[in-house]
Amino acid sequence: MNASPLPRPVPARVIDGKAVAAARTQALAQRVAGFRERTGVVPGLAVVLVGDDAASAIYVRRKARQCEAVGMRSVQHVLPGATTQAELLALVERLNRDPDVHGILVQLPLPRPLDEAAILAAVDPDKDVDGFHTMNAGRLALGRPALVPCTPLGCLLLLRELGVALRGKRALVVGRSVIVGRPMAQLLLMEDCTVTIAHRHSQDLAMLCREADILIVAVGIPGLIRGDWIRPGAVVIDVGINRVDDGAGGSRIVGDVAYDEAAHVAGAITPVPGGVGPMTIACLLENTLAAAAAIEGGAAA
Ligand SMILES: Nc1nc2c(c(=O)[nH]1)N[C@@H](CN(C=O)c1ccc(C(=O)N[C@@H](CCC(=O)O)C(=O)O)cc1)CN2
Repeated sequence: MNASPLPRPVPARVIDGKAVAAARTQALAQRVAGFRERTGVVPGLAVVLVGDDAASAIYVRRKARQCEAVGMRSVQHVLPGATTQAELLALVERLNRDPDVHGILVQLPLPRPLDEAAILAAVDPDKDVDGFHTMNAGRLALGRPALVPCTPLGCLLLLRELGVALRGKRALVVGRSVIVGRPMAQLLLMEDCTVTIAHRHSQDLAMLCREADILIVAVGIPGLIRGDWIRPGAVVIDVGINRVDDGAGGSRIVGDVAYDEAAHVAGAITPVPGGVGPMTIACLLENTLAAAAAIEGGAAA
């Protein structure tokens, strides 16, 4: 008698962040047009880049291009790596006072010895479209309306797009950065998830991962999360963007999750590239319209 074949693992649904971001950006262009018509105001985003980090320069150019594509004004300030703290603070103060600027973004990382925290603290919280100012972080922690950091906001929008019910689910956020991990945990808490935050000192990380219905990973360690750490059917959101050797003299970008392994176990998974990354810029543009609406008094809808 022939034994019936074992069921083959069902491949995970691949969450196409590029497509979701493109659709949201298209819809945003219409919202911007409506806002301009109602208020006569063109939302403006100022992006500050210090130094010559190649990846940062690419992201800044993309931000400016997409900003203009949706009908918003974009101003770029590209400063030399030797810019002093006082010079950078003076620029931020000037942008804070500029009535044509509704959103200010200082591209990170800043070159040494600039004091990142002091620069971010100088940005007017109402124009803080990155959501990194203490005021916005505090509002988010209290569950109050805030400008929310773009990458975790993008992750949440991808979860919503999937249609997964979040209430009561066990969510594990691996990484406790101010930019991703902490705000991500706050957002999931607001969705009524049971949230755990793990970090480099966490013991039994594999076991924590196996308990999670929703797994968000943002640690910057290529392939850290293995397939057998993932609960079958879990939703996996990979925030990592790591450039690694491709074995043929070049490089390629991979996430923090061992994708090929995880894709056989997870219920849904974001690829890298093409998952969370594109959502970051889409959310930045949405935050800029929201900031303009709050400052100018018009609805952003
Ligand atoms: N002030 C800020 N600085 C930085 C932020 C931020 O949100 N605010 N995030 C990152 C960089 N970043 C945007 O600034 C960003 C990173 C990656 C992507 C992206 O689309 N990545 C692609 C893959 C990489 C590529 O194609 O080059 C993807 O994942 O598909 C967008 C924005 C640090 N600094």
